[in-house]
Amino acid sequence: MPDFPVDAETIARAKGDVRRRLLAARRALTEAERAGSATAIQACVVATIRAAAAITDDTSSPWPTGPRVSTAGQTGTDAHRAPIGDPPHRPRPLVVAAYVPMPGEPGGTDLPHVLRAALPAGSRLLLPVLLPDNDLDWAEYTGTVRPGRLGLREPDSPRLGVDAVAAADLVLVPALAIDNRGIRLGRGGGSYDRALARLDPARTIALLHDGELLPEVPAAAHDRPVGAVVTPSGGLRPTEWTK
Ligand SMILES: Nc1nc2c(c(=O)[nH]1)N(C=O)[C@@H](CNc1ccc(C(=O)N[C@@H](CCC(=O)O)C(=O)O)cc1)CN2
Ligand SMILES: Nc1ncnc2c1ncn2[C@@H]1O[C@H](COP(=O)(O)OP(=O)(O)OP(=O)(O)O)[C@@H](O)[C@H]1O
Repeated sequence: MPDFPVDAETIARAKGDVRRRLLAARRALTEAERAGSATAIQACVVATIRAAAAITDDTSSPWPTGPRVSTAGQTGTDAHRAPIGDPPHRPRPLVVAAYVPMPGEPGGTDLPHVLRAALPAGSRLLLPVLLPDNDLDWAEYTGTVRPGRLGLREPDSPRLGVDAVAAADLVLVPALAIDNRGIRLGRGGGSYDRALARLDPARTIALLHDGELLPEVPAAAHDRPVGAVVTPSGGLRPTEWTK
């Protein structure tokens, strides 16, 4: 952000200009470029989910072992009764919030399907439902989506409320661009401005095509940073905010 005051109207106009440029660049992507971007982003997101699910601590471990017994110093016939090593790895269930990419958006239109297949048993995948005031409600993805407003596809399962997203371990966020501070440029409805205000920024990851991570985007007072970005060529990278 410039270090002098800029009025809201000037910022909104500057956002509009950058938005138009980025949307035009997305429209110009070929089918092959879109598919290549989606494949790389999905691979990175799936790896990120697997890593998050593998992180357990003693209190949250679902493994029913009881106190660990040290084998050190054991002698004689009891030695073979010692624990047989670490329990097999069991990934922890996660709550992940994502979105249904529209054609040309990063992540590919089958992103929810791919995420659902990658999540450990017992996990939940939440998707946004656009409310009349452009705030976001959330509902669980159970395998189907139906057409919504503005060309969106949305889950048809019961609504969970605008605060349901706060329970998510990871939140994948759509964006037209992100800057080095993590400031996000969206489609202009203010939907994710409101959702991000309910979230721990460290759990938010924006998905971008190459070229959409910019040095700076116009920022207003209500803009909240995301914690990381995924791009096809750069993989997962934290934004400056989390470093
Ligand atoms: N995939 C996806 N879902 C999302 C968002 C998003 O950016 N991407 N949103 C992010 O906040 C919210 C929806 N906000 C939106 C705001 C504007 C347009 C829009 O202008 N769409 C068309 C016009 C379609 C029509 O009018 O029929 C366009 O791109 O031209 C779409 C979604 C919630 N869900
Ligand atoms: N917390 C909020 N409550 C209500 N309106 C908001 C809130 N935050 C932002 N807005 C309004 O939403 C409008 C669009 O904001 P902005 O241009 O930052 O959207 P965006 O982040 O690009 O859009 P989106 O999040 O839908 O992708 C602005 O007029 C802004 O005042």
